[in-house]
Amino acid sequence: MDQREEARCRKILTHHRELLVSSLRSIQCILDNLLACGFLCEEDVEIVQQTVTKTDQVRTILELVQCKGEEACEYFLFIIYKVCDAYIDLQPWLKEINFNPSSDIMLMTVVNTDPISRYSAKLRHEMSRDTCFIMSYGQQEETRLEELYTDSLMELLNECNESLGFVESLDQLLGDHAVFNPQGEIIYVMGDAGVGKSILLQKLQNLWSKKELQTDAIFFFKFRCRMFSIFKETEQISLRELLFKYNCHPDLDPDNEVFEYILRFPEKVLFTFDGYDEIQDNLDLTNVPEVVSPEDKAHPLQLLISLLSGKLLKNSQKMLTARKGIELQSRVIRKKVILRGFSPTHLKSYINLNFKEQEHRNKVSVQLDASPHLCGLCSTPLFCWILFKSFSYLHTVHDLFHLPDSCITLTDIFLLLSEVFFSRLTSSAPSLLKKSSWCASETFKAGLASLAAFAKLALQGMERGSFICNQEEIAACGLREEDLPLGFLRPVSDCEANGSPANFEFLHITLQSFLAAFALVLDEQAAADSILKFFTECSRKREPSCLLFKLCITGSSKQSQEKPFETNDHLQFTNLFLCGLLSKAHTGLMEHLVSPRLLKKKRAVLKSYLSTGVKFHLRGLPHYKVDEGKKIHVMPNFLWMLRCIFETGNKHIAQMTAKGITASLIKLGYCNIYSGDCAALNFVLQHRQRLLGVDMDNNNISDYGVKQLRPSFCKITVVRLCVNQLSDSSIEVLAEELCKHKVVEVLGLYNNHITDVGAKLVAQIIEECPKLRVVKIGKNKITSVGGRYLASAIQKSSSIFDVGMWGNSIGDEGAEAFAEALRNHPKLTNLSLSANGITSKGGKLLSEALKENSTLRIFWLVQNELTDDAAPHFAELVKVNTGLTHLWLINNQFSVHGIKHLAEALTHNSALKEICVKGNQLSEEEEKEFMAEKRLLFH
Ligand SMILES: Nc1ncnc2c1ncn2[C@@H]1O[C@H](COP(=O)(O)OP(=O)(O)OP(=O)(O)O)[C@@H](O)[C@H]1O
Repeated sequence: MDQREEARCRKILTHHRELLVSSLRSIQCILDNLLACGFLCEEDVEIVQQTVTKTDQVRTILELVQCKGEEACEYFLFIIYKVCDAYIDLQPWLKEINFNPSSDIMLMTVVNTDPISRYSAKLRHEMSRDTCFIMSYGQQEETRLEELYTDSLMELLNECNESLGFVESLDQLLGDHAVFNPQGEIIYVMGDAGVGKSILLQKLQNLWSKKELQTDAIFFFKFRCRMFSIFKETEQISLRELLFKYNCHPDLDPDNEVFEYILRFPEKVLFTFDGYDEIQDNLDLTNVPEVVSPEDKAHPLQLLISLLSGKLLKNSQKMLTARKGIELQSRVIRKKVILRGFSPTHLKSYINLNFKEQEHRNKVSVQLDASPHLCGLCSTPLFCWILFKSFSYLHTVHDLFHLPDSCITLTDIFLLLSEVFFSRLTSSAPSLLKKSSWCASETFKAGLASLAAFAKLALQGMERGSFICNQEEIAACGLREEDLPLGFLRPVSDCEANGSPANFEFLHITLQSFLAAFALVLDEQAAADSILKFFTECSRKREPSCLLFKLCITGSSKQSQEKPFETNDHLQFTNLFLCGLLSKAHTGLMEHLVSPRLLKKKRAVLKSYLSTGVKFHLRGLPHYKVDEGKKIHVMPNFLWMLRCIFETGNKHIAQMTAKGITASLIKLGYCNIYSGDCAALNFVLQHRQRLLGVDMDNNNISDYGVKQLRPSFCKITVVRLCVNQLSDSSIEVLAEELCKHKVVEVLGLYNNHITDVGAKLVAQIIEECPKLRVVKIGKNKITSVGGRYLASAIQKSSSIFDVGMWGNSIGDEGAEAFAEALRNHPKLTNLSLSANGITSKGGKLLSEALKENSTLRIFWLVQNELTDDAAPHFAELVKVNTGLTHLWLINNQFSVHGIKHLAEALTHNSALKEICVKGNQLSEEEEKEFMAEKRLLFH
């Protein structure tokens, strides 16, 4: 403030009195500060407070400060300037009047007593308290989030689920990066069970609480979707209750300013909704009107849907997590993120965080390095956490420190977890138990009563479709007070479960699935075939039971009927664990817990069901005719079958499955296969006698998965592993195996992380595999060095006819090598060198060489840097080469002059069907010049 302008602030207050009277809120904060700095006295404050309306209160304050002089007026403005969140409406005005506090005023203190800021601070405080620990064993043991949180792979997707790259920092999640629908409000985070969706939200909440998250949100409300299922159908609450009761209440807010602020500035609010898939849509809300007014009361689920669909608090920021397979309408999604678990580097960091002693770190690393299967399982943080925590525990109690056998299954992992829980019952004197005669069955036998009770509770929850249980249900299952701290259950924090501290949930849904399977095995009363109840449920097509969901944000009901198996993962997991518990491998343990006769009977029921189910499933799949013969495209349910078969370890069923695939190509694309599944796939493929093509494109197989498939490559003719996070180490395995067996015909490696090192190995495969016809290695990280290896191998191959190199960076040097390969090649028919940074220099070499080629039909040079300099050479090629049928030159830099050359050349060649030149540098007018030449495509 320019001090020479005497009484400027006073004048401002007079001049803008009307604006201030109508806009000023949070009066108490103004009064508190004016009082604290001595500009007002107690009596002044009382006068203001006795004034009835808010506007009159402002008038009185203005009069008082103006009476007190210029400094008081300036301080009044300074309060508004400093507490900007509370006076957000007046910030543009302050800028407009060019308010700059003087150095004297700047020395004065302003205390933020505004309810909005206070509430924001309270939310931050409570969120910090609630999020600083990560769940751990039992209720006693907790680990600080900061000490264990490890980055994981988070891939950004577009509307069509194509990759937009990986998230580089957590701030990117909330920012504008990779937004494909600016009108959408939901940041949709997907991922498999245990991949870390909840922990990611917890991390974001924790960062926000410490003001370390880049966002302008001043309020953050977190919800777990499972809580919405515990309300009675008749329960009605208001939006205010939903926000404040299930997070925290604002203090000292007599005028309801906080809620008003939220309604006025929803963009300042950030919501996280965790586990959308956990909502059990068994409430019939179809006839209830949609909520749109924030004052209305409604069922909490309706409020949730209204929030998500933008009918309430439009423009608020929302992050929603769900297991994969839940389809939301694109119009509500702003951006999509898929969690892919730990990469090898992340896994290393996680090992270091978990094991403090170097000796232990080394031991674990060595054992993991020796078992790609274990690494595959450990790419899912939940499984990794269980394994690591179990080792640590077993080590302290039993002096054992080694990872379980290399062919460990998921059932083994959850048995291990349970064993650790139950060993608490017997390990009151751990030092005495530090012995090598450690026996799992003894531990389970000792804990059988509790196990049966937990299992019953878990099963009842599954049957009800509920992930939360109350004290009565717990007691009814026979659980005692002393069982609760074992670790299977944890209390649902007060605010989440309807204010009642009596509610509990299982440590993780997958643990509940495991225990439910245990209940099915332990049950001596029910008929043996009742173990199949969830198999039956999973194979039934789901009816759209909550239309409100479908209408508002979920994908169409037709879609959900077509994909009936995708939203009941928890039941599929129960089936999987059932297979594991009834497997031969676990007979020893289970016979201690169930009568051997009953166990045998149940095993027979399961075996018969799986054998028939697999046959039925495979027979029912539609077959298509493709170049490679007959093809089948399996449904995602097939993956669950593979997983179940692997858990049973039953070779007979594996053989039958392998034999039942009558097609020569099986398509497992987009099936959500992750590296941990590859052992299951390998288990079945190993039992196949005949050769088979396997299309595994667009999954999450990674290097660990490829390593597990190693024994199967001797039979695989079509190896399609596009978009699967493979690095050069996968290509090492492929080169070894494919060159050894020489049966490969198609190799698809598009969109992975292959560098020149991998390209050299692919070149070796091309040279050494005489049946290899197709190689797709586009969108990797191959430069001219790798390009030269590949070109030289292609030159030597007499079988290869289709090569895709799109989206690398081989440049002109690579183009030169490909030119050599093309010259007189005996077979090559289709070649793509699009998006490779090739200039006219490379273009000239390629077109020259192609004049001497008679096999190439389709040539792709889209999105390079070809200019008119290359045009005469391509024109010459067009005149001479009569084999070429399609030339793709889209998105280069040809002008009308270059195109003229091509058009003229076309008149000499009747064999060429089209040259596509869309996206070059011609105006619409110029394009019209070539209308007569129909084979020159501009659109
Ligand atoms: N980024 C991470 N860093 C460290 N540990 C993690 C991470 N992500 C997950 N975990 C571990 O895995 C466990 C399970 O993770 P989380 O509950 O977040 O999975 P989820 O994807 O929400 O599973 P679900 O869909 O089954 O609910 C966590 O309790 C934690 O121990």
